[in-house]
Amino acid sequence: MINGVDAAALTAVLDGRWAHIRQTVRDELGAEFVTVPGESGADARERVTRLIRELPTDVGVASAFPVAYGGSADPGGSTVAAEMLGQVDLSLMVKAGVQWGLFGGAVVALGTKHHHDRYLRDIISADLMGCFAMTETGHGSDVQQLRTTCTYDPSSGNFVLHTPHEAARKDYIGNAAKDGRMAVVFAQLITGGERYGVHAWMVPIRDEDGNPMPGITIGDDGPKAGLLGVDNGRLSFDHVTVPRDMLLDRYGQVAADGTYTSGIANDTRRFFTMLGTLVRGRVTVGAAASAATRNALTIAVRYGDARRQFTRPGDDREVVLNDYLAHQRKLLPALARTYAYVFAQEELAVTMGEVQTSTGPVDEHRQRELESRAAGLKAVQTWHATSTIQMCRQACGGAGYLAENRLPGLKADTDVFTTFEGDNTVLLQLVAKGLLTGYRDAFGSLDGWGRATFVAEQVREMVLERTAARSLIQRLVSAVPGRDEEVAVTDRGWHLSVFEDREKHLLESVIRRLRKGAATKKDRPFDIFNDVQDHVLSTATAHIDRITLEAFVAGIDRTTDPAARALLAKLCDLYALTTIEKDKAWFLEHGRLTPARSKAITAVVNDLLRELRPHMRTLVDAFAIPDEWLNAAILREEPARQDTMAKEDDAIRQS
Ligand SMILES: Cc1cc2nc3c(=O)[nH]c(=O)nc-3n(C[C@H](O)[C@H](O)[C@H](O)COP(=O)(O)OP(=O)(O)OC[C@H]3O[C@@H](n4cnc5c(N)ncnc54)[C@H](O)[C@@H]3O)c2cc1C
Repeated sequence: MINGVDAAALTAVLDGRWAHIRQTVRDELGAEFVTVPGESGADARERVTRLIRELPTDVGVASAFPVAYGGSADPGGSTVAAEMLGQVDLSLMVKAGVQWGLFGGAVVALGTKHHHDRYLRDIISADLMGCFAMTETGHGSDVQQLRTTCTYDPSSGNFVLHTPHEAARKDYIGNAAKDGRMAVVFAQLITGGERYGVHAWMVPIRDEDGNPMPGITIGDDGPKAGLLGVDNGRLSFDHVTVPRDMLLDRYGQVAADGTYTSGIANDTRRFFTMLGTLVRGRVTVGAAASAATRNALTIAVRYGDARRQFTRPGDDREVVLNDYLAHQRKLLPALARTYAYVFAQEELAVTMGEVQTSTGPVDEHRQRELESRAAGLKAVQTWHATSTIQMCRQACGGAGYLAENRLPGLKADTDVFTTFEGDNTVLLQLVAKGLLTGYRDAFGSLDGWGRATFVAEQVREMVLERTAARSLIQRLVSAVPGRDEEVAVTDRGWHLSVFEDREKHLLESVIRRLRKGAATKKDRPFDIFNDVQDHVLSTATAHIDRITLEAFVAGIDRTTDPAARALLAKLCDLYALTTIEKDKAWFLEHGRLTPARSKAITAVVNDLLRELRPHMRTLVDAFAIPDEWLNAAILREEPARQDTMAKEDDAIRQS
């Protein structure tokens, strides 16, 4: 039995390294910044455009910019600030993400000093609103195949930007429909009759009066499922003149005579290096999805503590929803996973900060590991948001369906998080490719799956790449005694070794299948990979589950308050065991669990739910979301309603 857990002690652990930013956002963003349920699209756009300029600078959303231009060069902190904004209003968070993360981030990462000098201050102040125009109607996931062209003409010294057909128009672009005056436009660079792959240009799209610039057609994507405050639109270019110095030329330069130069000779490698520098958007989207999940869970848990249905025989009062095992089964495993992601996300933000502020030579291994984790954690956190917010909606019954109770809005706004900043399925393939290639060398090239000559030991090495708490984890794993049946199902070392073993086994068997495919389909690398795609996705998920568990274990290790530590340990048990339970079929099929042990896990999960029941409220209070941000009518009204009914029942009984 765990007693005396102080929510504030948990908050301190959850807030982590950037506690000061989280607290500043809580202190400074009041009700005027919070989502207005049920507002019209036009009102939402007007409100969000106004608020983006009123955001206090010290809340840190734009803090990733270089110090010389008024930023604080804190990439990790800026993702945390954006995550916090996601708890206030998701449209505001996405609009900020487009302006400072995508548009501003691209200028910083892909541009050079003269672009920075000319534009960064106005971007930070939001005097210059801009777009990140990469996606086209015809190409979203496979952006290397973009069809927009930007062709250099040495006689004029300008580029000519052109949309060759409708499938090449830029689509879904944030800030395009109403506010953007400039766009970072991605297109195929052509000079001297040669193509050099996708590059980016700064392109003015509206004049001072808000009218489209000559040759540019701007459209509105129209009503969307959610994110009503964001003006997503379309851009087409009809032979638009773009001065040579508007090419964001950090990775590829075009001289006045049209000569192309780049420090990275291979077009594909150059493009993926450019994309790699833009990883912050993905890190932010995963974080904001989890922030919205925490809002939904807080609403559902608090409602479940107040709402009563059905009486126990012999009792006068009805039972609160959270006392039902079925309700605990809905809420507590989701809560445990949400906690796990807080720790994994913090590790990711720390790594990103270190990689992006490092002044030494580029550490390619760390950069790839960062991209892989960002992709994987974005995918699992956004899927978790979609399923958990829907579950919370149902856990609040009919009340969960009313806009005034916020859950429909959270659901609609986070839905697209599974798609933008990289479709989740495509992202998980990226994670698996990172694991499989063992950094490419073993395979020859990313496309050359058929030529795989893999040595089994490499798998182990890759599975065990560094994490924050590697030595602690190794110690726990090596302390697991003998046969599984002799180890308690709550043994942390056992959890860690089971997660690690599943990942390793999946990876080895994918490799075996790839090699088998290579033997029969020698010249069809696409088919070789496509035939194991399901297996590849399971491997990526197992990898992310494992690093998430390890981050949770490291988080507990950092917790000094004994009661908070004990509660987190129980929650971590629940995360580990419900993850195993969800994939029971795999563990049983592969002889990793006996039927008896599998049943024992279900029984222990139910025991854990009972143990954690008294702490549900503390666990959500620890998220420290101000009531005015939650802004859910049921949280104000339901406790009062229950009081009234209880008094009425008492009066009837006494009369
Ligand atoms: C609200 C909103 C805002 C956006 N904002 C911007 C913005 O500001 N700037 C910008 O440039 N873009 C933006 N986008 C675009 C977004 O990034 C793309 O929608 C996204 O990358 C997916 O591309 P797509 O829509 O073409 O889907 P597709 O790539 O066509 O995917 C459709 C389906 O096919 C599946 N699929 C695709 N490839 C594979 C594969 N190899 N294997 C298996 N399955 C596959 C996917 O999993 C998905 O289920 C925005 C989109 C939306 C909806």
